[in-house]
Amino acid sequence: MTKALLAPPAVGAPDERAGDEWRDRPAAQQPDWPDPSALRAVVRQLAGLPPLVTPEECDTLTDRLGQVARGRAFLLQGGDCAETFAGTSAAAVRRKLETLLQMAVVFSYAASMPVVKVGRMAGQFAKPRSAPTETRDGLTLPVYRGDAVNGVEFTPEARRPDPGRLHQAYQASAATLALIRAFVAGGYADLRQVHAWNQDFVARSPVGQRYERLADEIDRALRFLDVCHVDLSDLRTVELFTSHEGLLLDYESALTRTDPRTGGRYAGSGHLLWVGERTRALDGAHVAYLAGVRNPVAVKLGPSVGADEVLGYVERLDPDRVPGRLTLVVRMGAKRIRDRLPGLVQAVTAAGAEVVWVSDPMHGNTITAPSGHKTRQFDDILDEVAGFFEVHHGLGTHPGGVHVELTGDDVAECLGGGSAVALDDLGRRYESACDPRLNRGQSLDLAFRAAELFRGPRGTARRSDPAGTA
Ligand SMILES: O=C[C@H](O)[C@H](O)COP(=O)(O)O
Ligand SMILES: C=C(OP(=O)(O)O)C(=O)O
Ligand SMILES: [Mn+2]
Repeated sequence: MTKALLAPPAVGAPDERAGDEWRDRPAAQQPDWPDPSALRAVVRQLAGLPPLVTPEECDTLTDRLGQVARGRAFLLQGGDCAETFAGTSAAAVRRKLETLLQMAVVFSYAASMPVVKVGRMAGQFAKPRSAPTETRDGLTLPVYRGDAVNGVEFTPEARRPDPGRLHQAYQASAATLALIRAFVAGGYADLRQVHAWNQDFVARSPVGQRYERLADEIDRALRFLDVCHVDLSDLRTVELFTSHEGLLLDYESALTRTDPRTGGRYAGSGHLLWVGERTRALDGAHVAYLAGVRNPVAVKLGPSVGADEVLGYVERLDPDRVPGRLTLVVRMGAKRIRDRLPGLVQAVTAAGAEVVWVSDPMHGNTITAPSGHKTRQFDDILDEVAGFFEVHHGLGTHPGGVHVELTGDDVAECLGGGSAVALDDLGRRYESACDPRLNRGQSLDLAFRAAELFRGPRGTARRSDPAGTA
């Protein structure tokens, strides 16, 4: 993990005056807190606590993403749709990390590029929803908005928004981040170890034969380095950054701090924050909040977005054209990606912005199973990634990465994949508090299949270099 992340977070001074422009704008998807004075008390408490990440770490991530924007690195962003307080166990965090690291090795080898690893972790506790309420058997209650707001159980008590949960979200984020820092710094992420896990996956997978070639190539590369006595000790630690949707603006602004080095303001709740499909109004509060912090930021782009609107995000969030400051996360759906994406990429390229383009192949491909479970077909997910790569390869731009909802556990939430999760399996292990995640096997299936697609039929990585400097 990150040498950067190893530094203990500096305690920046809370700054309650600056950066409040968002307060004058409409903020979508905010909870209806029943007791505003309780909310104010929690916000005051949070404002006095240390930030979870440092400005230096956030700047490091911007640099890394700058490499992605310039076609020299690949971004892997993944984790739960909704983290839960109960899921903050050492074992669950470790399995998620293992999965991300295993995927990263595959992408890194296939793309011949460093992989920037960003977890949807240590802060992904709030959810935007399609409807404000949910009705079951004639009873209507507020919808679940993430553990930072209310409980997932369908009772009036659990569903009542409780600002005390914001403090719990801070604590759960701090605990998760401490686990991440410990795991990645402790030699646990040794490249040879991660590769051994991948070999184990290939050996056990019903479709493992398909992945043997790539796994064998990685094996040979590692053996070669070994016989050449290349010192692999530098590969015992990795960098891993955190990210979440910057949804609850009272929480985010309570943890925003001024960097004593530069006077710049940084979100202290995670390294990268994004605005979602439901909160990306250009003149809304969420975009205004992101515009006021120096962290790397991202915007989710759904099928209704137009090129002018995307240029609006570029102007508003990356006026200084800093490579890596802005990531555009495309989630169009497999059926639409090939039609919708080219015009957006061309417009942004023409505007001279060096953004990171990332495919979220999950959110445009959600369907409802006959059992009522939200689910996604593995083949649709892979097809959206394939379309994303095709569009970029066709335009000579860099398909910068993938953003996926996943878990390290053997859940049955998405359909298909190598071990073929079927509709009947959804009742067996559906544990997500919100959207369906790829399980560990499906995540690795996606990594191997997408990596093959990335490097194309000739088996060699296609490197685009929009900056023309490689
Ligand atoms: O990622 C989350 C979901 O897509 C989002 O919360 C909307 O879910 P919903 O349609 O079930 O409300
Ligand atoms: C809600 C999410 O995505 P989107 O805003 O793209 O729908 C999410 O990432 O969980
Ligand atoms: Mn989701």
